[in-house]
Amino acid sequence: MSKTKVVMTIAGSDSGGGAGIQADLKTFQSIGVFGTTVLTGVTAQNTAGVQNAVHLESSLVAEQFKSVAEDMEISAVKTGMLSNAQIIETVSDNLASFSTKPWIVIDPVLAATSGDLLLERQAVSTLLEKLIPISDIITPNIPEAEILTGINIDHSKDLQKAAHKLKEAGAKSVLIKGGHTSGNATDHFFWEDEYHTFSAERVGVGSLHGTGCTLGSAICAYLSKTDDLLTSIKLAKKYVTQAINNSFTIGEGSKVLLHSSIGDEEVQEKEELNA
Ligand SMILES: Nc1ncnc2c1ncn2[C@@H]1O[C@H](COP(=O)(O)OP(=O)(O)OP(=O)(O)O)[C@@H](O)[C@H]1O
Ligand SMILES: Cc1ncc(COP(=O)(O)O)c(N)n1
Repeated sequence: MSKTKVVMTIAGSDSGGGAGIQADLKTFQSIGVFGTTVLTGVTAQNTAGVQNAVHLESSLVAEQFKSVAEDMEISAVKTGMLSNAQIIETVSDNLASFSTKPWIVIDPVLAATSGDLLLERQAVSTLLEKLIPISDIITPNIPEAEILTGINIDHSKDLQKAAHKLKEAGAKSVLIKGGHTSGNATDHFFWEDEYHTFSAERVGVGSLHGTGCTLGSAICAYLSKTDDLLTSIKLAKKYVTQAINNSFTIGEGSKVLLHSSIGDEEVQEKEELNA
């Protein structure tokens, strides 16, 4: 009996529903893939910030992984909040154990938009050693790229240097997101010897919550559908831009994104090619 493949997000819960595993599942649903979850932790969070966070035992993280992987065929995985070094090691061991390796998208979440830490600082080295080498794409924003590489990013040359350092750490490709700059929202993609930019007009809506989670999970969903990295980033950028354009206010803090499906002839073409 042939099974429909599923995608997986390994991330934390955001009780406010704007980011984390909630944003990932909304994105998966809108793009039309079946999302499964490995929860790493639970945050008491709203649009203004994180009021508390509890991280799960790594054994429970491993058990969730096992339950899904034993039963289902996973075509693409996205990671978000990973909390601490123990959870990173568990995730990395589990991802490395697949006989058919899924696409692996690493969103190296270090802190929430509000500034609250979501990964213990001493775990950054574990992320670099254990997870980045097995990733197909890592998607840092500029502050995350600076922390991961120790390079101050002021100019386009710095972007190049930071991407090079992440590739030296083992990342197959690097997408440095441009949400934290001025001017157009341009994301810089470094892959083998290629360099591409994905750009959209900056939407002047003030502080936003969940843009990074949404972009990463959209890349994951489109990889599952198309098996093509460049197409997936292009479509994910289109998805997140539309969701930002339709963002709205639900609380006192950052705006949240509106998730809705977009017509994708390009996906249909690729799906037919891959069938
Ligand atoms: N105001 C904006 N207008 C248009 N696109 C934006 C805007 N802000 C962010 N983006 C886009 O959203 C995506 C996520 O980028 P960003 O740099 O915000 O990630 P992030 O900091 O990880 O997000 P998060 O808010 O979840 O922490 C990128 O494609 C970026 O270019
Ligand atoms: C559980 C969880 N995961 C990820 C984020 C990052 O999202 P953002 O930077 O938009 O706050 C978050 N705030 N909470």
